[in-house]
Amino acid sequence: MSHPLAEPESDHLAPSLRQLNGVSFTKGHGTGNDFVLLLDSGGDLELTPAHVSALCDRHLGIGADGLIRAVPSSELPEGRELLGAAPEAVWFMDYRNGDGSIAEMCGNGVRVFVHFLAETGTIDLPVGGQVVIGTRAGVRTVHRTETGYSISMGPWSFIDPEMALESASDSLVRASGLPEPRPALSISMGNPHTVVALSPQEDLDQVNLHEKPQVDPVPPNGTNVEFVVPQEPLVSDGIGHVRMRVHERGVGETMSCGTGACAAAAAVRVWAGAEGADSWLVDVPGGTVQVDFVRNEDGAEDVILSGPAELVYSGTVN
Ligand SMILES: N[C@@H](CCC[C@H](N)C(=O)O)C(=O)O
Repeated sequence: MSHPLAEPESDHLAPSLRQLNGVSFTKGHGTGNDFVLLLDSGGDLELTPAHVSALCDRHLGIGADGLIRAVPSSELPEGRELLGAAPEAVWFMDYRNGDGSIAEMCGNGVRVFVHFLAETGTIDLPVGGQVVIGTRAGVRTVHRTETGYSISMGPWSFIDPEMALESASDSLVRASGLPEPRPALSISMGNPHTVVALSPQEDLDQVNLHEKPQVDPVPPNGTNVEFVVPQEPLVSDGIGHVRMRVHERGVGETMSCGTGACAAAAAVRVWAGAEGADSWLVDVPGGTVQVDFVRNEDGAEDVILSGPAELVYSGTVN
């Protein structure tokens, strides 16, 4: 008779993961925001939310903040919609949060996705080159640099422009560890963000992000919540500098959020008024990303996000 611990009687993850038996994956991260990457050249993988959360489970699966399926744009409706105007967007980033929900955009994910395509030889992308990819928030152009990748993220916008322009805040955020509710500003980077500023004297680590911050009113599609502390001086040699922690929609606290860093820099720039710079360094628990603002021909401000991307290991689901 075998020992009861050697052969577990129940394996509650088996039904969902068994369908992915034999699927190859790579694990990667951008400033600690980590992803399971799957290459689906034929568009054959049918991923349910249960598959995604099982793979992203840190105790029972591979473990990651989110999952990225690299799939030809021609293989999914959202991708086909983009191809008419941008036939060069051959590859599509199908991004899912760790809880299985779908998000429109992931800034760190774009860098890691493109690095994965380049390092697996799926695309040819030397340092200095650029590639156009499809995402649910539209087409994005990504440049490979000596140290990582720079993404043209498109323009940022206020989620509630009327409130934002009237009072530079549109909501209140309550978080465990913060003595009172704080005013906040909600910004879209394709996906929603709500940014809360703490004063330079406050300790960013006092905020307990094991609990989900409460936003009132919450933007229509939910939100990611960023807490920022201005560095002193806020702007030096034309470069702004903040520290940020984030609680992501569909994930929880992560070590970094690229779109969150863009939203945080945009909000601090609004609050800083004339003091605001066009280039920002955003320190997150997993490193630093750079955010630049460039005025486009429509008068809106495009955001460029730059940072590193790493692939850590590859394996097979079995
Ligand atoms: N970590 C990402 C954002 C991922 C999506 C987010 N959780 C959402 O639901 O909008 C980034 O680097 O931008």
